[in-house]
Amino acid sequence: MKYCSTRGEAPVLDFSDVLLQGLARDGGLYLPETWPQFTPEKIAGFAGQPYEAVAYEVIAPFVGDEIPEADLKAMIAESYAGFRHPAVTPLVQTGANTFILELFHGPTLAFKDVAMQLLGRMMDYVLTRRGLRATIVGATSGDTGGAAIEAFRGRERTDIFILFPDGRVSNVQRRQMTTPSESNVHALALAGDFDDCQAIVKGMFNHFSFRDRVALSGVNSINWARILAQIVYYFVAGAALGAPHRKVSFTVPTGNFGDIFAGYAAMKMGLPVEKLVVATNMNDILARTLETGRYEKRGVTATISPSMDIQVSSNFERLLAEVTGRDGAIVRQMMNQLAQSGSFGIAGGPLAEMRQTFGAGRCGEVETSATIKSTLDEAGYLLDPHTAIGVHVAKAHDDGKTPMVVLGTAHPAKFPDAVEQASGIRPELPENLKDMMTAEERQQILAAQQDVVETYIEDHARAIGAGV
Ligand SMILES: Cc1ncc(COP(=O)(O)O)c(C=O)c1O
Ligand SMILES: N[C@@H](CCOP(=O)(O)O)C(=O)O
Repeated sequence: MKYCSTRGEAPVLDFSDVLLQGLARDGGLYLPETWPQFTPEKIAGFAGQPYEAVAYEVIAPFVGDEIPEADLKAMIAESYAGFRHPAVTPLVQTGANTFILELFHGPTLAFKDVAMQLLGRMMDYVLTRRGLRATIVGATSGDTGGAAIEAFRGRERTDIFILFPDGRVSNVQRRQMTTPSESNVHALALAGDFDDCQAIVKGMFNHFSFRDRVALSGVNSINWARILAQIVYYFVAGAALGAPHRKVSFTVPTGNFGDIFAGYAAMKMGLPVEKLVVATNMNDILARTLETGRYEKRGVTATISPSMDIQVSSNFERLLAEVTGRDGAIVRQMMNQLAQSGSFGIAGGPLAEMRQTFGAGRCGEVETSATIKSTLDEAGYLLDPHTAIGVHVAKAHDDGKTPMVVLGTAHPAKFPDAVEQASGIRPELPENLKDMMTAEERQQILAAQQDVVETYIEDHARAIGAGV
């Protein structure tokens, strides 16, 4: 499988290079040249299979011969062995037609673990084979950071630098980043919001002399391998609910558009999907775009679902590439307009194509809390605020016949204050994570400036002179 950039001007790469590159050198995001096609029989055969078996079937065509079958299977098995549920991503029915796909049974209690556990192993594997080191950077609004640090802590071939908005993540999220004591872990608290952190990460990738000197690699969902590992659970859930013989809808609490883009990829590969519903909090750029055809940046508002406090949604660029027929010139033009004026328009066929597949809705703070309370009262199920946004938005898109799967993106114990305030119940962390709440913290507070972050990384990265 070959990969090309959404902006059409970066080198075409194989899987291993896409894995190590993060952002393409033209500023775009890598996409597979074609979508592997699964027959209805193959999809039907996923029902009842162990998660790891489906994961191998879904992931292998994207990896090609870059990683031998036995090694890939071993990495997949190791990645999910530590999850707290034998099904890895179980489905729980919470209403006549509504199911929560619980994605939070990994080590940091967020859906990010599903991809990050595999990404950490695959990067280590490729770096070891090549005898190289890499400097990993990532921006987080709360969950990516903890999951990435958990996946890379103590790894010999990588140093990891995570940029997070100071004071805008939950205590549990912050401690997941600041308490690991391994010397290759660097938690950088920036005075800004998530969009500032993400812009600095992208800025570092576009600063080629720095990028090459420190051998920069990315673990945000700009990295195709993140999306790839997330495609798996759409097939798992779809097959469990009767696909390919009946369609399934998914509502996805959305910020950077990575998780829902994985659903789009599953659909492109043959999974019969009725609707993919984007659920946003008050930072509703994606809901507005689908309504108006105008992608328009506004300031980020802090909410009780902090991981979704995002305005510039990286993976939307992958969808733009798809609906414009992979026309890099059009995507470049839209991204230039966004950089210059803070907005761009989508019209005609591309907008119609988006609307045919995607629905959208937003959920305010009051509704988020009310949904936590009502779901507890009616279904006996305690939601985290992000999943609650999905449940609220899903109601407006439930046709009563098509199974509606809401992606359960985080465990309620990551957001105990918001959940307690809404429900009266303070969710407890699993036993093995409790020590973290009293462990010593280690973080670096930095100005939200690219040059300041680059200097810090140059002073601490071991990949200088030994990297990819
Ligand atoms: C708990 C939670 N829900 C939803 C999202 C949104 O996912 P995505 O950025 O892939 O759209 C995030 C962060 O990405 C998250 O951490
Ligand atoms: N919500 C995310 C933001 C980063 O998203 P990513 O999927 O691109 O890594 C977070 O929790 O950090």
